Amino acid sequence: MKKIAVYPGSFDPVTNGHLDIIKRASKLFDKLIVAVLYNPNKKSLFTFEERVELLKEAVKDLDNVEVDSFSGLLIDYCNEKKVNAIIRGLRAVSDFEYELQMAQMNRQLNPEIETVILTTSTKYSFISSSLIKEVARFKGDISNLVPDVVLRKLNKILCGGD
Ligand SMILES: O=C(O)c1ccc2[nH]nc(Br)c2c1
Repeated sequence: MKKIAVYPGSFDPVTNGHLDIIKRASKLFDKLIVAVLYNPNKKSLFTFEERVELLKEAVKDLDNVEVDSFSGLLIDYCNEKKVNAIIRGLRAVSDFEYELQMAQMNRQLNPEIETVILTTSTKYSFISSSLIKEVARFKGDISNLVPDVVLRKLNKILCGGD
């Protein structure tokens, strides 16, 4: 029986921290679905379509990883895709309380689906999508913190560069 996990998020944009979790999870499961949350009410720098395309490019060399999207309750998406686990990343202790609350609620909604929390490499523990965007807005060097495809897109959006 193939074991399938889903790694949900807004990925606005995908960072090297996200990719660290994706690579770790892809070694633990037969298939990993990276699921982009579609939430038109949430203001984002990258469009939903851009976020999906950036992820597809970032994970293209990972054979058992696919990119999808969902809206509404994550657990409903999990039931529909028949996944066995939800993957979440932990960068620092500050992530723990929220992730624990979400894990307990998802267990309440479907006890058959486990939440698997993976810790990021310490070199990514300070990275968040919002901080990346903030630093990039002021032309700070984030080249080691995001996939090349994201760096190029950020330059294009923020500096009008090619
Ligand atoms: O980029 C973010 O906002 C964000 C949030 C929460 C997160 N947990 N693990 C990772 Br990697 C991570 C990234």
